[in-house]
Amino acid sequence: MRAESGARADGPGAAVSGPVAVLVGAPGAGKSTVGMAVAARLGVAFRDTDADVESNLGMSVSDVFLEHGEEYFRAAERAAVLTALAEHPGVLALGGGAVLDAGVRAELARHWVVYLDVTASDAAKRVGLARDRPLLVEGPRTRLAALLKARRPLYEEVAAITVDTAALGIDDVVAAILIELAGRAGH
Ligand SMILES: Nc1ncnc2c1ncn2[C@@H]1O[C@H](COP(=O)(O)OP(=O)(O)O)[C@@H](O)[C@H]1O
Ligand SMILES: O=C(O)C1=C[C@@H](OP(=O)(O)O)[C@@H](O)[C@H](O)C1
Ligand SMILES: [Mg+2]
Repeated sequence: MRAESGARADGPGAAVSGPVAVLVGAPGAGKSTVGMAVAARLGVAFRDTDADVESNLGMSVSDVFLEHGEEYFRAAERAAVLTALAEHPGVLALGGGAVLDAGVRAELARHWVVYLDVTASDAAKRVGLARDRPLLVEGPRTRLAALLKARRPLYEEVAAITVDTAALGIDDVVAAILIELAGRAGH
């Protein structure tokens, strides 16, 4: 695990309201699974912006890509992320591509962002056939390698805390995040 200062020197916790922690990282990094577990351990609510987009549009993420295309999905995702950052007090998991939006990245500078780092190879194993991840159906390994190359600088830009998930199981990742979140109270 590696903890590092994020986009702001005074600590993202300067945001007076909003999520306890916001999870970013590539598909398969564990944002949804780990986020839910961290929220349960902290006794706070969990929210996932993919689920918000699905309920806002009344269809699965996969179907949004199929019926309307990626650009439409990104606009819906951006709106869902900005809403959740403003109003959700618990743990928030973003979709892996949310950081592609400069406005989202700027807003994330005010929050406690946890970046779950993952290799393309581990991510490919975790997402399997990726039927519910439309960007990956062409071939998860190739696609994940390309996504990670393009996005790693963006995840690092917004992160206050980075957890390398390579050698960690889900419980270990949850424990690492809880230690970092507890440590921030002293800053
Ligand atoms: N650290 C980990 N080690 C092994 N498997 C993991 C780990 N984190 C998540 N997983 C598994 O990987 C899959 C994808 O996790 P998910 O939370 O959906 O990722 P994301 O939301 O980042 O795309 C799930 O089956 C989950 O149980
Ligand atoms: O990385 C991406 O561009 C995407 C990641 C997915 O979420 P997860 O990262 O939770 O899999 C989902 O938002 C959509 O399929 C697009
Ligand atoms: Mg997810």
